[in-house]
Amino acid sequence: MTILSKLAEPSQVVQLFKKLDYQRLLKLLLNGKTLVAALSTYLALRVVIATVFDPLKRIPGPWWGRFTSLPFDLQVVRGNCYTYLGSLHKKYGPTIRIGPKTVSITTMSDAKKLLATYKYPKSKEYESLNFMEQSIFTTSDEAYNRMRRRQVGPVFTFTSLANMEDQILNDGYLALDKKLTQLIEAGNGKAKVNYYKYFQSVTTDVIGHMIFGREIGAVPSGGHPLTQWVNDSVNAAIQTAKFPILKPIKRYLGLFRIKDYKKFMAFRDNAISDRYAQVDKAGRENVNEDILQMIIDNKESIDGKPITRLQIHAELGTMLVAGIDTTSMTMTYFLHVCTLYPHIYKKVVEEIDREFPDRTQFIRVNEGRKKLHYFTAVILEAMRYRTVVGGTFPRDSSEDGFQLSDHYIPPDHIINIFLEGIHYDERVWKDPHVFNPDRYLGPNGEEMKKEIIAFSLGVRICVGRNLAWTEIYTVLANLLREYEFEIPNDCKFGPNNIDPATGQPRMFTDKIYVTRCPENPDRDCNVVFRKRRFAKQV
Ligand code: HEM
Repeated sequence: MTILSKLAEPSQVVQLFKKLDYQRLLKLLLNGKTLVAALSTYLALRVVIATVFDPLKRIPGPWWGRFTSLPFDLQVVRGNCYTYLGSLHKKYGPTIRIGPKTVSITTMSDAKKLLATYKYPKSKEYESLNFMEQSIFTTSDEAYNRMRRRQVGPVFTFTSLANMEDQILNDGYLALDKKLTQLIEAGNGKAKVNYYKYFQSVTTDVIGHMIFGREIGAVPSGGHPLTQWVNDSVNAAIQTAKFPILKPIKRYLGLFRIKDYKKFMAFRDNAISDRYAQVDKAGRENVNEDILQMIIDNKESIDGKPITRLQIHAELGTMLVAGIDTTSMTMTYFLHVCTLYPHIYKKVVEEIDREFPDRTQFIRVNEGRKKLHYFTAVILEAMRYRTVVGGTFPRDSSEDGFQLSDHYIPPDHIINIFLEGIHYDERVWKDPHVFNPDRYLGPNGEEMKKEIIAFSLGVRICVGRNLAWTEIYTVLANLLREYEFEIPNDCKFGPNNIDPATGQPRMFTDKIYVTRCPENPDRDCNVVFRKRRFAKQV
């Protein structure tokens, strides 16, 4: 009471502070005993909270999960989150705790419920992937996402893609065919090619042309910096999302090449300016119906205002991120498994030759989907075996909380959907570590296909999945019909390099940020291509 009454007078407060012996106070605070006592009290309190009041206390997981998510975050930043999470789930089960307010799940029925509606939105973590503004992919806002899906969705229907299939064939398979022919001629009948890089170029050219309405030319030139700019921007975003403190210094840590980012911005900016100029000059009706134009037209808006330039940037950046490495990595794993399992490679080629013997006609997506059952099974199994989009898919448990099949998650917690864990769940998949396309061809085949969620599910399912399938069929099926390939002699990974833990050939090592990528692409992703010889040329 006396102190309070003294403090009521401001001049006396000043006096009081003047009288304080700061040196003594500091000494006292820094005194080893005081520090230890404070730390112990803090830890004791955390332990009490974690054991008594913690709503996630019954969920199994590593001990640190009750206090911090740092060990997991560090693995994410190192690109190891899939391997690490896989080992944690193996040890602790299908629902595990990996942070004070975060769990990770591998049960398909739970994932389906979470993904089915907008009730459990994408967590705020997605915002770290914003290209300055939210986009169709990063937004957690239902109205915004619905609007953008309505806007770009029509481009990605199979009907619309059928009208663009010639362009996709030209930018994809035909460009690759031309390049490979040149390389093989220069190499006297064979060419050592980095397939990872060429598939990246193919998908850069296809999506680039669809977005910007003009050719990018990555395949003919043996690459385009756009691919690298996209990768660098995304990897830096993931790293600084986990450790925002790094944001201001990320470029000094080598996480981020600011020059590349500026070039990526300038590339999009020029494309947008060129388009506005083109519309002014030629009139809207004389301009392409490509993705850029659909976004610019933006016939609806949630705030009643025209779309801003930054919003256009955000959508273009997102489309490039979503459309390049996802599909190219799927193709990369397909080709990789063909090199590891020669009997599977042989069967795929036999099916293509049998179903499409007329080599004057290109294999197109609709016919491919109908006729190439084994090929499709190999692609699906590759998607299961190496899930290309990652890390995990964090969803908010909503203000009502979420009932998992084994635990209740209270409101405002994060539920990470671990896609690859779902694809390796032993309750669903027999011998998940065995690469076995036949799973999709037997009596349960159709059911097993539904267990693959490489494109996610529900309201936020991949918008570009039909485009991905179009590229996969037209590029890979035509490629395997015309060319044969084998691994070079110095290749580290082949049919005879067996992993004793699984009894299967070892796959090349990879990293995962937003998408997966080979750890040593220059060393591990080469094959020698040759033109196939046919007894009777058609
Ligand atoms: C094999 C190739 C592909 C795979 C495996 C794949 C996978 C996925 C997955 C798993 C998601 C959900 C991500 C999440 O919820 O965090 C997604 C979303 C998305 N994908 Fe794909 N994708 C592929 C190709 C493409 C292509 C070619 C495009 C074209 C631009 C594309 C555009 C998108 C977009 C815009 C979203 C966000 C949808 C939304 O949030 O409403 N994807 N994709």
